[in-house]
Amino acid sequence: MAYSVKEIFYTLQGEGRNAGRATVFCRFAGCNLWSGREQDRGAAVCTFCDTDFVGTNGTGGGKFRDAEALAAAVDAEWQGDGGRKMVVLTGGEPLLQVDPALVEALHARGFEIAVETNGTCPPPPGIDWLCVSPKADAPLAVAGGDELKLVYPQAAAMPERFSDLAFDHFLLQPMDGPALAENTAAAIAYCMAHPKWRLSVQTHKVIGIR
Ligand SMILES: C[S@@+](CC[C@H](N)C(=O)[O-])C[C@H]1O[C@@H](n2cnc3c(N)ncnc32)[C@H](O)[C@@H]1O
Ligand SMILES: Nc1nc2[nH]cc(C(=O)O)c2c(=O)[nH]1
Ligand code: SF4
Ligand SMILES: [Mg+2]
Repeated sequence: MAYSVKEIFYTLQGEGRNAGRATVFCRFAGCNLWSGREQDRGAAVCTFCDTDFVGTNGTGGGKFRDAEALAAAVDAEWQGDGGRKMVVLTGGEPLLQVDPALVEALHARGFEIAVETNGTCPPPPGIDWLCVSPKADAPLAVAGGDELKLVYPQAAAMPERFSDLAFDHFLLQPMDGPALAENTAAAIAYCMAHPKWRLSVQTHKVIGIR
């Protein structure tokens, strides 16, 4: 199958339990919870998105005719010497496009595969690190994974709703936007009162990398 990709770039994972790790990011175009157009944001299911995932015009973006072509483009961005190669498949919503052929092609090139998903679509088998970030008004189709990273606060998606699901790590990520400072203070207070949850700061924004 063909894949629509907004951008591919090499950076450090900024969020979650793998923060600080060198990673190629592959950002797929399109999402099922928002069109990506500002005029549609208010009426969208997911209203707080911090990402431009529209089109295929970012650095390294494009339409890739098959899994091998996309895996080769991801591999071309890797700049590390030694250590395990890592790719984060994100978006937009990557699980609208990620399929077994792509998982196979990335594994064949030695990549450990992480996915950042809103949890509305089941993942294909073989994902090495599944990060699910539920959205208040969207059905959750994934009941387990490596990390559950909840953007906080969301009135209809407070942490208690998710704390018994089958994840290894539970993280609260303060919602970026005009109330970031208050949201960070509230997330800190929640994690201190409920130690099952840890804070996920978006470190790439703090240190000024992509
Ligand atoms: C842009 S999303 C793409 C992947 C997928 N669609 C999802 O929502 O998980 C990547 C991560 O950024 C988080 N995120 C999006 N907007 C955010 C914001 N304003 N503040 C904090 N985290 C945000 C998402 O919850 C998700 O964990
Ligand atoms: N450095 C960096 N880390 C990230 N972790 C998750 C991101 C995402 O947009 O999915 C992201 C991102 O956009 N940049
Ligand atoms: S589900 Fe993810 S990509 Fe889609 S609008 Fe929400 S945060 Fe953005
Ligand atoms: Mg991001």
